[in-house]
Amino acid sequence: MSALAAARYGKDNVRVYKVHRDEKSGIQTVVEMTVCVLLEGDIETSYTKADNSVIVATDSIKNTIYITAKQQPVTTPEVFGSILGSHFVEKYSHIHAAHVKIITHRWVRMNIDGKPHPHSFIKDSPETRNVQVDVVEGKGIDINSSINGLTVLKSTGSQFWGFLRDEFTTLKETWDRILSTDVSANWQWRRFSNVSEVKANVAKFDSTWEAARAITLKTFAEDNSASVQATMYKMGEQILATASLLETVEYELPNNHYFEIDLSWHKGTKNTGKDAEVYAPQSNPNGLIKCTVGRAGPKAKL
Ligand SMILES: O=c1[nH]c(=O)c2[nH]c(=O)[nH]c2[nH]1
Repeated sequence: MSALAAARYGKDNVRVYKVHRDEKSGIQTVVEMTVCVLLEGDIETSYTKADNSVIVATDSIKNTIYITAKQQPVTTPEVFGSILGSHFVEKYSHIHAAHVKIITHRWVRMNIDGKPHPHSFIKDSPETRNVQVDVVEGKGIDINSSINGLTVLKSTGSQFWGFLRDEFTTLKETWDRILSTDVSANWQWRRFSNVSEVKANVAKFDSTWEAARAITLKTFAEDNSASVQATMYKMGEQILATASLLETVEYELPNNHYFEIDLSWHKGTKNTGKDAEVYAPQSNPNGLIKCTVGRAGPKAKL
């Protein structure tokens, strides 16, 4: 005998673009998103009894995403995701949870001759602003906001020494190395009871994203890094300090290695240690360092 242990379904990779035209100033603002909506509820019979009557078609889910984008503001993604997710839970009595993921792509207004252009934008990096919004009937709205794909490099101001040495160790200690990573950072908000409460906090979503991005860049640049671990913890504790509604901040940082190349085989060319100038960037393997920073207290545990 088998049983359905868990199920959710919906539409993924729904690409949506929305423009706002300010008639007075002529300034247009654009948002491009990739949306995923997955539903849970009393849908078991659709799997076990071929009962399609409980299925809100994924095509209808896609249509609902477009209509909601037309009728509601799509910024902030936290608010839009909460409105969208709550719609499914409120509209269909047998749907008890909606999981909304929104990836917001980076369109930055162009500066032309030193002035912001009214309707032209540049995608200056693959970086995205993401949210995961989980609306659960009777419980509330859980929101996780994140930065992804923010690639950074510093050419000095990073060290790595004093690490455990044994018969498996070949890595040399260094007091000056290149540090590069692709930042994934996310922050978990304390549970909101409903959409109105999410809307009441709308300004915090943008300001916290801006603070998280600025803290990440400033700390990366200015910290004389002892390790990826020590630097990412400093980032996490500063972000937690900026917003009291945050429960945790999580970082996931690959350590993208740049290896020195010994060029002494060519006429004794010096290219290691203090003479190193030409390096070989590595695609793999890479270090992968993660941590979650929470507020100290009885709940904190490893
Ligand atoms: O910042 C670092 N953390 C590590 O855990 C580690 N391990 C390693 O080989 N290099 C580095 N660098």
